[in-house]
Amino acid sequence: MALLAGRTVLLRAGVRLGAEAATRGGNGARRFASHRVLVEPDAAAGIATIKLKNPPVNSLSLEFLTELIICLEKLENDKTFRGIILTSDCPGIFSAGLDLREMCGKNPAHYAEYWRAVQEIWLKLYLSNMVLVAAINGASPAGGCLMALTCDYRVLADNPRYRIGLNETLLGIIAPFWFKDNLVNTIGHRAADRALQLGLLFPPTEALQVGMVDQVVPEDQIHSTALSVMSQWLAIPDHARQLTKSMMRKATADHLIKQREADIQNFVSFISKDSIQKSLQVYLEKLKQKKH
Ligand SMILES: CC/C=C\CC/C=C/CC(=O)SCCNC(=O)CCNC(=O)[C@H](O)C(C)(C)COP(=O)(O)OP(=O)(O)OC[C@H]1O[C@@H](n2cnc3c(N)ncnc32)[C@H](O)[C@@H]1OP(=O)(O)O
Repeated sequence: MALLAGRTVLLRAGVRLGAEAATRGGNGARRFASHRVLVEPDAAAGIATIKLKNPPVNSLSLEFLTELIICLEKLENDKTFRGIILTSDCPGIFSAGLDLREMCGKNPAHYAEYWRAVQEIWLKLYLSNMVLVAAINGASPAGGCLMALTCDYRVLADNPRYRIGLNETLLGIIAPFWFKDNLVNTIGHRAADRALQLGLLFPPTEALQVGMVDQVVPEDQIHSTALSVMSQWLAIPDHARQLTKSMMRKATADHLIKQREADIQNFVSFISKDSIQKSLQVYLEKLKQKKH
């Protein structure tokens, strides 16, 4: 995949991205943004804040994932940056998780392409050499929770509506083994067993208790807290922290890397089942009707 600044690029995945915009931020650093991924760089501090902007709920569509993957590749290859703060530009929502419309009524080739992108974003985030701090400023179910779980530290805004968890079973679907591995590594086996089977979405106090997040802070302090956590982590020499991170995470990532194709095939055959399609459609319909 190649990114040509200021031009429209056609990606291997067949997704056409719009021109990349570049402006100067307040500190003179170059601010760049794709349609849905805003990047606010602080070059002096070596930190980039990524703001997810795919309204209304930051659902992870194929195009959105592709933009995010490109953005992460760019930052990873830019020696200016040592840390990323991952947050949302959509009020009250961190991310609604995978875009259900990508998993409903499409063909097997589409499901395979979509799932490869989901795997890719997880691997990119989970194995990033940079320090990743999630500033979770909204609801964070399923794939939204997974993105937060890839980070090195999670700060959640204190609002009872901002629930976080892997709720796949509530949709009649199953969290893949690598979602499970990431959760087990974060909250331990017993808590993950219960959370996954029941599809628990934890409000802030419970999320903190179970270890799903590291800190809960008033909403107006979320960014300043993320910045202060970041400066603690960046005080550690990069090579020592990176090798330690790799030591802690490699086996979990390799578990997926070694069976990526089988995992894609498994997803495609599971999601293509009539019964699963029906469950997802009913769930989407319920979401839509909630307002009326
Ligand atoms: C073998 C492995 C097999 C399978 C593994 C597959 C793994 C999947 C992991 C996932 O991530 S599945 C996605 C799970 N996500 C959810 O369950 C979240 C569903 N959404 C919500 O609970 C709520 O929308 C919210 C709490 C995030 C936000 O609530 P609110 O602010 O009240 O917004 P609305 O509910 O009114 O939603 C606005 C709009 O957005 C649509 N929408 C919401 N979530 C999704 C989504 N994940 N994908 C696509 N679209 C979504 C919703 O239908 C509304 O659409 P309208 O057209 O009615 O405006």
